[in-house]
Amino acid sequence: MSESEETTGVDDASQSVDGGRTETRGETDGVDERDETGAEPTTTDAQSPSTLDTDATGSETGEYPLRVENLRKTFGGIVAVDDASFEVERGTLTGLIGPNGAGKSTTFNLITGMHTPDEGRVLFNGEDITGLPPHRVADKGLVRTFQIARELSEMTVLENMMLAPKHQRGEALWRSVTPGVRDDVVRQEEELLERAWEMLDFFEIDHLAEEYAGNLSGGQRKLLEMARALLTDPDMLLLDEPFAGVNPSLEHRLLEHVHELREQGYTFLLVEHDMDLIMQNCEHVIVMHQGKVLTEGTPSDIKQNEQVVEAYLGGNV
Ligand SMILES: Nc1ncnc2c1ncn2[C@@H]1O[C@H](COP(=O)(O)OP(=O)(O)OP(=O)(O)O)[C@@H](O)[C@H]1O
Repeated sequence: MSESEETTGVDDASQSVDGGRTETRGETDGVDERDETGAEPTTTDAQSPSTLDTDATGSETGEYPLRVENLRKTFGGIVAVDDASFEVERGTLTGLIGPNGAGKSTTFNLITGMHTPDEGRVLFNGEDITGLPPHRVADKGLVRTFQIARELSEMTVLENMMLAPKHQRGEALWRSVTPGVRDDVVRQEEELLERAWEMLDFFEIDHLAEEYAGNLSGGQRKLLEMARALLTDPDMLLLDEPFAGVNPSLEHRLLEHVHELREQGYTFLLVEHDMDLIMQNCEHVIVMHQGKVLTEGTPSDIKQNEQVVEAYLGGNV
């Protein structure tokens, strides 16, 4: 994936771990159409009875900040996501797994606004965010990590950090002649710089601050991507294969940071191909297959689920 669009988000925290919500979902059909990168909001009013919550204050939804309801996305004749529904519990590290082509990345893209669903909706902290463009989704505190774009490789690590929350009161105001506003902007920049150093320190890459991002190892880049995402002060992070190409010792460090952040109350949804990693680190696992949510539960539930084994072996489920 690419590009970076992140902003200040909501800071909220409360923990509750443990899953145990195991269920197998059935099939539904929807409209089969194309369309792709539309940025316009597509809000569907249909609500499934079990997830009627939507209190904009989030009071009814604190336990499950993210709810995905009956999402469907087609590309031409290909049904990438087919009536997918699930929830992510606050303060958990939840894994989204499935064989190649199961619809995981498309689901991520639907949640974060990179794609607009044909049907269904996405609720975050009780608010319907379906079809919002990525920067607006990030504004709500739901942030995904982005690979460092090629053009940013020629900037230093610290410069990359300073670019992260770009929707702050800033550019338009720079030209303002109002002294009070200018002071405000300068203060924001100082605070941002301080926080950038804190994050670099947290991820133990502060010694690389002046290094060009392009010179970092794969693992160091992943640390920088995570640090950048956190600089926007999100409520929940979506990680798409954060450990791909990372050597074992950096992977271990990155995982330690993720667990530490989870203990602080951050919520994570993680797509990862390494099954052992998912099973050892996630409290809850959602399995997709052929665009649908096949099942979900604790790692031990999932390990014992024959449908999951069959899906991975390419059998019929
Ligand atoms: N932009 C697109 N245009 C056409 N088809 C697409 C597009 N994006 C995804 N697909 C198709 O949708 C299906 C689901 O793809 P998706 O990438 O979401 O699966 P995935 O579970 O992330 O797979 P992988 O683990 O291999 O990355 C696949 O058949 C894929 O070829």
